[in-house]
Amino acid sequence: MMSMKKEASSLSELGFDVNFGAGFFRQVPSSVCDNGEGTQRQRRPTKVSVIGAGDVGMAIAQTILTQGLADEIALVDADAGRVRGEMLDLQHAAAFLPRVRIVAGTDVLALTRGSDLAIVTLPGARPVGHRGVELLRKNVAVLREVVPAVAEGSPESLLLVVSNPVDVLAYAAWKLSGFPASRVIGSGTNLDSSRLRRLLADHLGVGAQDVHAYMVGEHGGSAVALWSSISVGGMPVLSYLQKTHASFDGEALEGIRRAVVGGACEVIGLKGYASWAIGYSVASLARSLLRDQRRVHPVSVLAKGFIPGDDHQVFLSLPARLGRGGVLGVAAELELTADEESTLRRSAETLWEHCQALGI
Ligand SMILES: NC(=O)c1ccc[n+]([C@@H]2O[C@H](COP(=O)([O-])OP(=O)(O)OC[C@H]3O[C@@H](n4cnc5c(N)ncnc54)[C@H](O)[C@@H]3O)[C@@H](O)[C@H]2O)c1
Repeated sequence: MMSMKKEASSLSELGFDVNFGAGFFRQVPSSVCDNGEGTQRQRRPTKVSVIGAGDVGMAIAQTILTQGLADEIALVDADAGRVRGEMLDLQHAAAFLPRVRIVAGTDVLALTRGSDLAIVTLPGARPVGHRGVELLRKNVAVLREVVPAVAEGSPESLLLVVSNPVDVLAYAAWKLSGFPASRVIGSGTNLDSSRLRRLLADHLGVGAQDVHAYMVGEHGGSAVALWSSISVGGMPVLSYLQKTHASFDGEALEGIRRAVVGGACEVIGLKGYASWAIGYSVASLARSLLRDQRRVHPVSVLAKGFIPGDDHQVFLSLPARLGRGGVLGVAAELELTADEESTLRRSAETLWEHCQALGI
């Protein structure tokens, strides 16, 4: 393999003393902030760590960076060369971006220490066929390498899991971190819901931000659309569509649902991976959490007992209120048809079996 020449990424690496830079401006006493010793009180910087700097991790990092949601971004990846390359590539755009400190490397504990939000974008594989549990255990083995280290260095952090299968891995991250469930979130169906909102928005000729629509349940093929609660401008959408389209029946709704849950596969089939939409989706979660927006997002949360008669402790997506403390509340009542309720119960049972098989 060709060895790569490592260039300096800062003037201190070129041998210039960092302290000399501090004298470039004369200090100005401040009536508000000066504590009498010449130093000024400062807002604590917001730190976001992205663990797994692949296609998804980098799309998330760059969206958070451009939206000015963090003062420091730590990129962690097992591939030291690649993650340094990603760091330099973003650092070189400094003149066009908000001021953000970007660090990168392989040491999870050292790099993520003091995070406000740690985002897990490690590779994962969905359980398929008889190798299902074996694949899940492999995914969890990767989490074991990073989650305890994040919890040690950032005991107050929020933990946001994006890796698939996201519901099982959010559960595993909750167990491995020892964090309260309110501080562990899976990205869940936040992106699926955006796909549904876009389809309806295009059809109704409105902006997708004005379509209130939620996909809930397990992220993937069995996610459920909450049809009866979809609205635009306070108007119910389902009854309008049924009135105006002769063929707007259950089959048509299932066709839309399938288009939504199959959306990611099509993107991956065409370009090899999915990145931009999940980047924006996770940045929207980061904004709600770090800026205490208390917005309602369908995300994977601890959903014990939300289906009547169902006491399984699993993570699956429900509309949840997100703020600086993490999950501040979960929708208490959903309007579900009997079919939707039984789909959710089946998902909860499968997820519970998978979580139990992990032995954590
Ligand atoms: N929840 C969603 O809606 C959604 C959407 C898209 C992708 N995803 C998931 O996001 C994850 C990442 O996808 P991707 O396309 O970026 O994958 P990728 O393979 O491009 O990136 C994964 C990165 O993780 C690094 N890595 C592997 N093991 C590591 C370890 N032990 N420590 C540190 N780094 C390690 C790899 O070097 C790689 O750079 C996958 O699990 C994927 O399924 C989820």
